[in-house]
Amino acid sequence: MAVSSFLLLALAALTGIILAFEPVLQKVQPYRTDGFTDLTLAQTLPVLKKSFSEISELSVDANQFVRVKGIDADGKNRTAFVDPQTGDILGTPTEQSEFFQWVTALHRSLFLHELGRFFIGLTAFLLLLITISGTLLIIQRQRGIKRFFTRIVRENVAQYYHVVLGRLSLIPIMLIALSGTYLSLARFGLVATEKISPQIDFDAIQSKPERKPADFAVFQNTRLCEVQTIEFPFSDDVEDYYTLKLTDRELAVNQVTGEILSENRYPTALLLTNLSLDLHTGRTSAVWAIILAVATGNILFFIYSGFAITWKRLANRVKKNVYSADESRFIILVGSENGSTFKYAQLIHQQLLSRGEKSYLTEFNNYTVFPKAEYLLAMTATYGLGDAPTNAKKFAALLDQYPQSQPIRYSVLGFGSRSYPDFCQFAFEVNHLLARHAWAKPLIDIHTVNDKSPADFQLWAETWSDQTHLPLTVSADQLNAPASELDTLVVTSHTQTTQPDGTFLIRFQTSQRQEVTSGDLLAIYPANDHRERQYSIGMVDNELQLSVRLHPGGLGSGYLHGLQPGESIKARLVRNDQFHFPDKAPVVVMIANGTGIAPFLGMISQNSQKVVCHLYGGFRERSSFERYRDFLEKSLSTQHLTRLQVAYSREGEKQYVSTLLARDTDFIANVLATNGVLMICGSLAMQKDVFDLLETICQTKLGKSVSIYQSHRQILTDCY
Ligand SMILES: Cc1cc2nc3c(=O)[nH]c(=O)nc-3n(C[C@H](O)[C@H](O)[C@H](O)COP(=O)(O)O)c2cc1C
Repeated sequence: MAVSSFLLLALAALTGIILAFEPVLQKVQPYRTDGFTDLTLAQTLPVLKKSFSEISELSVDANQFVRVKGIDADGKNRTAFVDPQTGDILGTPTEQSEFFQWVTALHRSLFLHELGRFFIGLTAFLLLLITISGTLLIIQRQRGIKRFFTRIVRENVAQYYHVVLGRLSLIPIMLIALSGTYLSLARFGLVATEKISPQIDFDAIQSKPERKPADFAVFQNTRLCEVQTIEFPFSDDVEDYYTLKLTDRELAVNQVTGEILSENRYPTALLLTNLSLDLHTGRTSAVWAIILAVATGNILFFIYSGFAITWKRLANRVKKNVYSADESRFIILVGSENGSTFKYAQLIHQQLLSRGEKSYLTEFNNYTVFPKAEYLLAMTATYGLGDAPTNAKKFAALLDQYPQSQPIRYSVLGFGSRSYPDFCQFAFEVNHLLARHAWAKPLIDIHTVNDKSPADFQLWAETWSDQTHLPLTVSADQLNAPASELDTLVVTSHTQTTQPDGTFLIRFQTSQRQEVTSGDLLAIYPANDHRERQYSIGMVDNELQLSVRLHPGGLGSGYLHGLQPGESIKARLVRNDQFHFPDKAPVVVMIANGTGIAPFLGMISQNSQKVVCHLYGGFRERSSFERYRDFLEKSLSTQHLTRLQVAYSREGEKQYVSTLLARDTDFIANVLATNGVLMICGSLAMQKDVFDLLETICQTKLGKSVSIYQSHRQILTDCY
């Protein structure tokens, strides 16, 4: 609609702004008299005799100027503005200025007569539809009519002001469009505006009792401000009468007796036409005319901002794929409303292609069977109440419809904004939907990108690339992000391990200026090349502590294991806001397996507020837990930790951490119901088990999906 009507709309808006100044300019002319609204015809008509020997017509215009046509005291025909209180002549009306005539003709008919009027009428109607659909979109965006005027999240200038100004000028624009449409309908005779002509019984006309006009009851009861025109009797014959065209009806009045000979109310359609003219032109009020001018100016802005938004939306859409869906090894699915997510997806897609990989990029709604796929990258924004963007709405159904026949390793990356309550909820939903299918194997934990943060995106790209061994260079330049520098860290202690599959703790000294907290990540470059390895950080005694399992031949773990106290390394501190200890939470439940305990050791150590903290830890054997026992028991005694539950998977009852949680389902449900927070760190396999259990708990005990708690930051994960 906007595309098809924008040229005419722009023209109508531009001319409309100019025309709005006409009533304003007219109103400053000195022809309006004080007390006008109280004057009756009985008061006004007699005094007019002073300046006019004969009057044929009196009219009151939209400015409330009284205009009289007749023969003046000098016997000349003239039309003049008069003072209705004194009868004095105030001035002579002038023609509408040529400029305004020209602009009016352009505004009404584009100088194309009826054809032009038709197009202008159509444009007004399209504007009406655009306004209605715009209103519905604002209601949807604001999540309900009640929140119509609540704060708007600022995405970008065009989008923000499109909504802000849209809300403010909604009513005037709606009235402009509605009245413009109505006036066109009236003009083309599509609404019945015909007046009924007076029916007068001339045989019954009385010439007695004779009264003076000032004594006519109808003149005494009619105020001048109700009058549009009065046609005076042509001669003194009793058959000639006054015709009073008032704002809502027409009267014929006996010129001798003052009796009402006929009275016809105007059809509603005609009243609406007059109202539409008042509203559309602002002719009755200078203030309204200025409001119309401002609102019409906003229409011009909406044309610009609407195009800016649409252009951005379309610019990043799917370009033609080089490889087909059938032959590609990498499948990138994009869920996007305004196009920005495509930019990020394209960045990855192009790199894969340039490395000679077969990559296929498409929208979620085009999900189908991908026979050669090994990796699935699902990148999606969230809209509305945590809903899917339009091009991903069919995904849930398609996922069931097209099961894949080979295992595919997937990674979900959510784009969203923490300014919305349901942060990245659709991405969490996608992650759960995928996890239900046996063919779908998680490659890395779900990641989120807040407000298109390059750092968040880089973090995901590095983690993904780490697991696939496919170097991705998501450089600062590509994302307009400042390049990050490497920090120097000095090893302070090292617990070592003798077993090849054992864990060890290593600590580093950080400098004062390095802002780091538990849950952040340390990226190291063991071979001094592009290969990066990331570890979860726990801050213990103001030192940065990592918990590492020594993998035989492991690049990162081998390198860290070989370090000695006093040695320094180059590394990068990566902020991981999504996995920080919550600022405000009545209870925090920490769930970890293996080295996933690392950030929790730091959080417990930093818990000087003594927030209620429960730790559920899963380890292979008792010996793997020994490393942490002293610290955790001490933390229990100082109330930095409230309760500790440990499961061993290869000893005793052979339990997993999910087994411990399954015993405490009421407790977990209660934590979530009372705004507590669950934090999960460790292997993706453990995360999957825990989420299966949490989904059941959330559905059966709380009646909600687990993704809602994830999006509300009540379930935080950092798994690998
Ligand atoms: C009207 C509107 C509603 C949004 N609702 C949410 C939301 O509920 N949760 C969220 O995390 N982000 C929300 N966002 C933020 C977008 O998901 C985020 O800006 C995303 O990066 C946009 O990607 P796109 O340009 O590809 O559509 C919303 C944005 C807009 C404009």
